[in-house]
Amino acid sequence: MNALNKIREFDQSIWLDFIRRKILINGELVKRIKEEDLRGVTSNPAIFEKAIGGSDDYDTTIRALALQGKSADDIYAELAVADVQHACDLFRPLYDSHDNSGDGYVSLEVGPNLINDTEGTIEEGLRFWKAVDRPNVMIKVPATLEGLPAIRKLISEGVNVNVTLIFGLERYEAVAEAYISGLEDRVKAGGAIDNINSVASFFLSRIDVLLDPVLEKIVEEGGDKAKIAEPLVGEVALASAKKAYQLYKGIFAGPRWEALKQKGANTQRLLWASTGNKNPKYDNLRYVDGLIGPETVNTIPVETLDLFREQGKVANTLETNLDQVDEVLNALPKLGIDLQERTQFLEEDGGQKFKEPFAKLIDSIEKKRVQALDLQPVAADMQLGQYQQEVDAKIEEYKKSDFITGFWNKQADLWTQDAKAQESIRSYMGWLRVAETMVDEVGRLEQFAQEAKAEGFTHVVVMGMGGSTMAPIVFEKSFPKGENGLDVLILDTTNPGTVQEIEKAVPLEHTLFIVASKSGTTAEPLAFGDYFYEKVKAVKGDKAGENFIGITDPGSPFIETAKELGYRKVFLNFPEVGGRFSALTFFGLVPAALYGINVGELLARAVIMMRACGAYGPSDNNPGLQLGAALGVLSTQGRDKLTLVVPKSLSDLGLWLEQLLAESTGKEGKGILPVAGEHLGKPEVYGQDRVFVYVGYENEADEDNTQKLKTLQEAGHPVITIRMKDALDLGAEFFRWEAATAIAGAVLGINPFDQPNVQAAKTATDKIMKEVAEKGSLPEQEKALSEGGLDYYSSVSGGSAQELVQQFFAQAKAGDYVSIQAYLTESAAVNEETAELRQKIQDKLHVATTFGYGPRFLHSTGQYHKGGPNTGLFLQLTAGHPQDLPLPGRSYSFGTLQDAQAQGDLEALQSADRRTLHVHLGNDAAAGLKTLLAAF
Ligand SMILES: O=C(CO)[C@@H](O)[C@H](O)[C@H](O)[C@H](O)COP(=O)(O)O
Ligand SMILES: O=C[C@H](O)COP(=O)(O)O
Repeated sequence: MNALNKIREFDQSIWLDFIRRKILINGELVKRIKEEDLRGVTSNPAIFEKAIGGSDDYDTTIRALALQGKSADDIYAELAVADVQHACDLFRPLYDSHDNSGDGYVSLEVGPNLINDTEGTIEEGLRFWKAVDRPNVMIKVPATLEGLPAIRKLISEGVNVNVTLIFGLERYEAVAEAYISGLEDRVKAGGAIDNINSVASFFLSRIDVLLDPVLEKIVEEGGDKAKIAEPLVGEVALASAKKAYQLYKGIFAGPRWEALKQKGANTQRLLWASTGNKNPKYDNLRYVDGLIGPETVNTIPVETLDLFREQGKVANTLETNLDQVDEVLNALPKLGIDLQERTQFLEEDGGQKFKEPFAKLIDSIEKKRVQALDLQPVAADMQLGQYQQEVDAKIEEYKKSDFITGFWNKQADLWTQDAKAQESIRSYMGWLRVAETMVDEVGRLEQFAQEAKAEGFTHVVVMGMGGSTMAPIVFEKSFPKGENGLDVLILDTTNPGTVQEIEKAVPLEHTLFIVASKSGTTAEPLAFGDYFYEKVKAVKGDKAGENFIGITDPGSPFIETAKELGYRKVFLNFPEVGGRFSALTFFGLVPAALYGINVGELLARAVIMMRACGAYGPSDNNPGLQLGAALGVLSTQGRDKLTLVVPKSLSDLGLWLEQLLAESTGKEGKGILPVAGEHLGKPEVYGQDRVFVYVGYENEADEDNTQKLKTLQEAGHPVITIRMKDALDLGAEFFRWEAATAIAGAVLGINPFDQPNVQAAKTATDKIMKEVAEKGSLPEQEKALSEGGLDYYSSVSGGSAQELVQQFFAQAKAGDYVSIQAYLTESAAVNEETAELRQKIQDKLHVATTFGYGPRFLHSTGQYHKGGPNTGLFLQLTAGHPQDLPLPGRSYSFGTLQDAQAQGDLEALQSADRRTLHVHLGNDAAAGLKTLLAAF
């Protein structure tokens, strides 16, 4: 037990007189709370100057806020509020505990320029109170004459107040009076007072710093006065504090106070502030050791706190030598020292001591703000050839009609005239500004990641479908693991082979599992969660929940499940942000932070793009409008296959883009088909339905692709090139593509935020699973042919596998596409064989090919397959599950679920009159694929 733990026995609370984002994130504050019994935090403008002005911890946030058009003052307030909120949250368990003894508070001071402004103080106090929005924040108000009515008013409004800059006893009494009157006002108005807390911050070292030289001078001068002065040196502050404590005991007793106490009022405890010693002649712990007593707080700077932990002497000192207290205070007038006058000086000087660093801080923020405003996103190079004119005309039309203002105002008639669809559009446009909201969460996300690492987690498995996992897939593939990051794996398939691979790849005990589901009802993530919970339970028993977190929407039924299972945490996402638009929400950013990516910078880049896209007023070159208008117009002109070309380092970006584009636009027989993963060929292998988009890096030449794209452009194909500075620009790209997709949706006249045809496959699957539950097996399908260990199911027929396959593909005509849907264990061999098949199809038929693992693509391109134009030929591939896995609490296995999903989607495709061929490859998918390739 160290001195900090021991002091609790004396009912004194130690608070920390310091705050900085770093200590909130790196676990230092939590460690101090847990191990050193720290019970609160105080901040002031000088502390924030050191934290914000003296470090680059806040730079990305300053940039993001500057780009949002905020002033330096607003930026300061947002940074301070965010840190205070974060610290409040770290103290929340203490604050919520029954024996919190009035602790668990974090203080935020009103601006120093309001020191003599009653109304301004009230207004800012209420504003900060609302902005922090935590019951355990205290608003700090200076104890000036103008501050007193503000204190009374704020207390009467139910605000917790830390009264600061108290130097004298008379003023202390006035402060206590303001508090009590405030409580009485509140009682009169019928408000509750039991939840209000307040402290009176009495400043110590500054008293001695001012008076010691005066006393020492008298001592030097000699004579009678010197004799009086000598014992007073270094004693005035402690004597004042001890006297104040005696006054406190008197004030918070007697009938007036008792009446309030009956109603649950808390006393306004004295808080010792300015407790860092400034005089090298004194013991550095004098303002801590010397003032220990019940119902008091001491807020201590870091160095003094650390010293006290090691060397502090803990005893009740606050009420010792009380007879000397009056002697010291009464002796001062005899020396011609008017303490009240001196403390008035300290008050004014105290104001100045906060105004100066605050001005310096605002100045340094202002410089960073101005610099930020010059930032621009990377421009897309659009070579649209014959389509340029039409695209320009569309942009012009949108400019004239002020489309962008309507867009940012969620004006749903830009997309459709249907009232119901308009309502849905309005309620799913939260993505527009969600990056701004997430800027405030950065500190908390980083702290969470740090905590996970400190607790010994080494791996993370993100489990979910579609929009809930696409961004984490992209992050994991596009970034190296961060210095403090954990290994991240993603599970988004019911394939038992893949589930097993993931299980083998992670140490269960040290793995954090994330169940990510917006709705909280999607079958797959719930199954993954249950499966791995059982596994972890076998290792950790009742503590299994520690290894699980959830990300879901408020109101989702999963919240209750997570609570019951003791999940470590549930991040609540945003109901007004749809899955495929949620890359920059908790769905993308919790895994990103755990992987060690700089999420603050990612968001700052997103905000640069938002600004360019008109979020804060019109912009000349709007990247979202340019890309969206181009994609929309090109699609209406038959160039509806967006062929994505990326360097290897961005190989999975296509998965995210596929979902965004296909699910948003593929409906009502229209849409843009994203084609990812094809190798670039010569112009002659392509039809006239392509638009090529290259997304790569500025400093990565990628000569082969660049050369091929140039040839394609020369041959008349539209080519768009985006070269990012580095992977953090993905933050900006996510936003550019989201805006562009929504705008392309307006050009096409569809609702980009619904997915009406995804449900068809889900419903068919549910029906099949019902049959499985009743009959114990999947319904039989009618086979067209079996050959070489492969089973073929299709409406086309043939005497042999080769004939049947050829008949199927013979249906392809210009403008069609072939979609290969692999309900298989993801593997290099499957990737290679299917890539070869795609190449052959393209070479032979000159149609676009897409590829997706099932059930992943059901939550992505599946919408386009059934809702987009009827131009697809669907080759469904399934295989046996030699090592199937049972699912806890269910009568079926992972394998059966995956087969039912395949069958359900096939039925949905057939109901939409799509051309389908299902090939069951036997137990060895790679070998089966070779046989199929031969047949092709
Ligand atoms: O007022 C409170 C706590 O309520 C403190 O944060 C207070 O501002 C600080 O203790 C002092 O400003 C520190 O003063 P000093 O050590 O610079 O004299
Ligand atoms: O894209 C979304 C997927 O369909 C998964 O939905 P969910 O996040 O509600 O589980």
